[in-house]
Amino acid sequence: MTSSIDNAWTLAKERFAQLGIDAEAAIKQLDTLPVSIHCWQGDDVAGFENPEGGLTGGIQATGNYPGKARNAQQLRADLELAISMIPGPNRLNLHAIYLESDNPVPRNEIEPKHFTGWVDWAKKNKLGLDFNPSCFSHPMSADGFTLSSANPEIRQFWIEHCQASRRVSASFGRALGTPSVMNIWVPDGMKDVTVDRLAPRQRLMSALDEVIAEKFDITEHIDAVESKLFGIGSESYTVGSNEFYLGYAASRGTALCLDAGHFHPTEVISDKISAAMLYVPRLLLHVSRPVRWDSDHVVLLDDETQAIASEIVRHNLFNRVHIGLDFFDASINRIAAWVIGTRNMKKALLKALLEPTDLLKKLEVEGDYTARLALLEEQKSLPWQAVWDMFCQRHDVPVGGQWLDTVRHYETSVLAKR
Ligand SMILES: C[C@H](O)[C@H](O)[C@@H](O)C(=O)CO
Ligand SMILES: [Mn+2]
Repeated sequence: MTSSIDNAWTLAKERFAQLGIDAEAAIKQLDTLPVSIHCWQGDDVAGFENPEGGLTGGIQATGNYPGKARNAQQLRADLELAISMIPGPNRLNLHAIYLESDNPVPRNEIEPKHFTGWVDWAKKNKLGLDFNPSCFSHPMSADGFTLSSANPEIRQFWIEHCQASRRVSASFGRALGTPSVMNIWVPDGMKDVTVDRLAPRQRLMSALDEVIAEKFDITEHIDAVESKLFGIGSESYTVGSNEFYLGYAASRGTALCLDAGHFHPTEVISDKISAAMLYVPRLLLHVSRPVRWDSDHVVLLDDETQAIASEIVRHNLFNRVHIGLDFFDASINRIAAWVIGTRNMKKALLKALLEPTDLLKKLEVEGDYTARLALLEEQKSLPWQAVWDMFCQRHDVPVGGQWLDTVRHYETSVLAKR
């Protein structure tokens, strides 16, 4: 007996075919696009190094929803549940503070052995791993500077942490057969009027050069650098600004990380993709949702998420853009946050894959902007959701909002007892 999902899929396929779009091919393509799910949504960026310590570095998770993960077992269990409700390929993005060790490990001495629990789990769950040095929430970052610090001891400590992190990252790539993208973000900046804006940038540049000096094969490890406009406590000046890192990535051949919350509120990263791609080999995206500031709200299926996905698809950037998520909302169920945000990213990619891009580009070149706008608007109400449901069904994950019942059950049976 055919279900309503099968029936809707058949009709949707026909409808898209009338526009010259192969819905089956769109699903196949979506199956090649992993989204890197960030571990830190699960515990408000606390990590296991010093979970009771405060979150510093000018970022903040607000809210106090019960049941956050307090150890690696809990975080992995929560992630497994989330992933069971997200169709298609995924990766996991880890921060260094999520290491596992019976004894305290100084950040500049982290090793692959501190992450074997994650690698084994990733293998079991068929996930690639990505990585991040954690240059915040630490006494050595207390004065607001890390790699750009004027204090050579502090600078050296963070250089060593980032170097050690690259070895961990490369070990992930070797173990899992897929390169780990390692993103360097440092919170360095000043609260108030800054007199010498150059010297910290010079120090950051040479510190990064020391960090990336050791060579790793691109099949194991990819370096990325993440810019930011401002943070809490660094409102006037961030050392690692967009111009700084665009120049750094272009001149050193690293990936450039564009975080949707790291620009002026009216700036969008979707418009930066095609510009930056001309100069850097790869991009890492931190898809997020800034609400008035870099608030890291859960990703919606909104215009900007759609525009980001459309840029990747329209320009065939599948092999040069790594899609990661970066939000942390502690005011709602954390597992639901992962599921909502990741499904939305994938829905946006699917919608982009179902677009008659060639036709739209032709209309644009011909100057028929009326037809371009008409078609762009009409396609918003094409039955993409029936294609999404089929994608979910094939991956044996809930279609529609039924997944929330599973989260609610887990909330009472597991999270409430933590
Ligand atoms: C925890 C993350 O690495 C962090 O959010 C960073 O990527 C960032 O965006 C800081 O604002
Ligand atoms: Mn980010």
